[in-house]
Amino acid sequence: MKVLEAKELAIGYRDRKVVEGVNFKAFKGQFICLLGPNGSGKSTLLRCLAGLLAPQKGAVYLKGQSLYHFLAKDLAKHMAVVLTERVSVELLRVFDLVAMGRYPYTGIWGRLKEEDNKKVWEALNLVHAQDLAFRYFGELSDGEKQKVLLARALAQDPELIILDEPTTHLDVRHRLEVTSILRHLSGEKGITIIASLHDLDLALKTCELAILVKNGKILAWGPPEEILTENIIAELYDIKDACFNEYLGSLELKARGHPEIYVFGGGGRAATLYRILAKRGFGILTGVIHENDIDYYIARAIGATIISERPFEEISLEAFKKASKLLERVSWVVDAGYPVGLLNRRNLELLRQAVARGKEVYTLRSQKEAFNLYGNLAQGFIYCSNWKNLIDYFCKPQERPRQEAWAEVNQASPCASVGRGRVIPKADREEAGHAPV
Ligand SMILES: Nc1ncnc2c1ncn2[C@@H]1O[C@H](COP(=O)(O)OP(=O)(O)OP(=O)(O)O)[C@@H](O)[C@H]1O
Repeated sequence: MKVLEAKELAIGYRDRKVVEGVNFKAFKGQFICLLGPNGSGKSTLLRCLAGLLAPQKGAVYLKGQSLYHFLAKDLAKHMAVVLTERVSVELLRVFDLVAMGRYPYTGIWGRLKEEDNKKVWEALNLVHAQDLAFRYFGELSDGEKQKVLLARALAQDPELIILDEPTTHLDVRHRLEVTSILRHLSGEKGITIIASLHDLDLALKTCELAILVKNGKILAWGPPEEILTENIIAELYDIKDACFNEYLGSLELKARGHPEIYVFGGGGRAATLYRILAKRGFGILTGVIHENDIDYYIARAIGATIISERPFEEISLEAFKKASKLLERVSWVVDAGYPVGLLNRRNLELLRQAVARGKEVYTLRSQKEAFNLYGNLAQGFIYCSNWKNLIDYFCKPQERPRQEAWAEVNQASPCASVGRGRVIPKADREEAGHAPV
């Protein structure tokens, strides 16, 4: 069932146009979000859809009737609006504030009947705010206030709720709580929700339809899974230093810094490391990873240079050669401790090449595992117990163990039973709070 429709809408203030060419339909129980940069016109559009701002052109229809034919009280029975403007009801108790949502149903004195009281409690229950009922609104946190304003909207018993940035200023818990309440209202209660959001991740996870507003126009609209692509997000927000990964729903900083580090990843072992290296300004080269691997998605999102292989295929000679060439560019190589199987065994050979070419190899594997995989070659590795350890050595080269120190350590090392391995000197490790290798 069609609840709201915007036809050829042009909106703005006085003779200034903010957005034009707006056409869309909202159906029963749909959760629609407006996304766009600051100042693109999301709030203006919401105000117009709520009947608070007359359009410069076109019209808005509520259940097939022009919005402007509704009396305010009748409109409030169909539609509730939660805007970001500060609500000056600080001295009101929560119950009384939510009860104000019943005004379309009460008489001129606003006296609440049994049914109204029931609806107010129901609304408070729906947003999990019963325990706030007798607190003053002004005393509440932003997250609690948002829930109470939502309860007031629900008390109107509307078919449609329009919200301006309902999750802004909320911490992670409240953001998730408010979002899951909204999803429940649309999914279970069949209430249509139209909200402006700044959170792409939430838009992907909660909305059925996204409308992207940019430069006075609708840049795109459709299911977020289809339209929120890397390119469209870069265009929408003019992003150059980060990438949106549509599969993971996350924005990642691009890893195009210096010096460059080659990371052997796979099986999700390198995902955290990629992000941390990118955050610290290193350039990342990585491979050979399979194109269905979580590491591949993260590496792509951060704009790393990747040598990849098709899913479930053995690393081809072609990919091997490309990776081998790429390895020439770096001085530092990291073995992220990826699982080795039949399909990616060629990575072992690549790492051998790196050692032969005199690259410094850092590994997150245990010495035992490294010796099992690489044999005597593992003598030349630098063992790091975790990624923090590793990053410390990249960011503070003066703390890196020197060649001579490694030789000394190897002779008197607690790892002497293994008999070899360029381990981080024990004294250094303890000083830096590192776990024993
Ligand atoms: N009352 C007003 N009178 C005149 N211009 C206004 C008014 N309110 C907003 N604008 C202008 O309209 C444009 C769109 O503003 P709007 O608040 O709709 O954007 P927005 O996408 O909601 O931004 P944000 O994400 O920052 O909240 C801006 O250029 C803004 O300066």
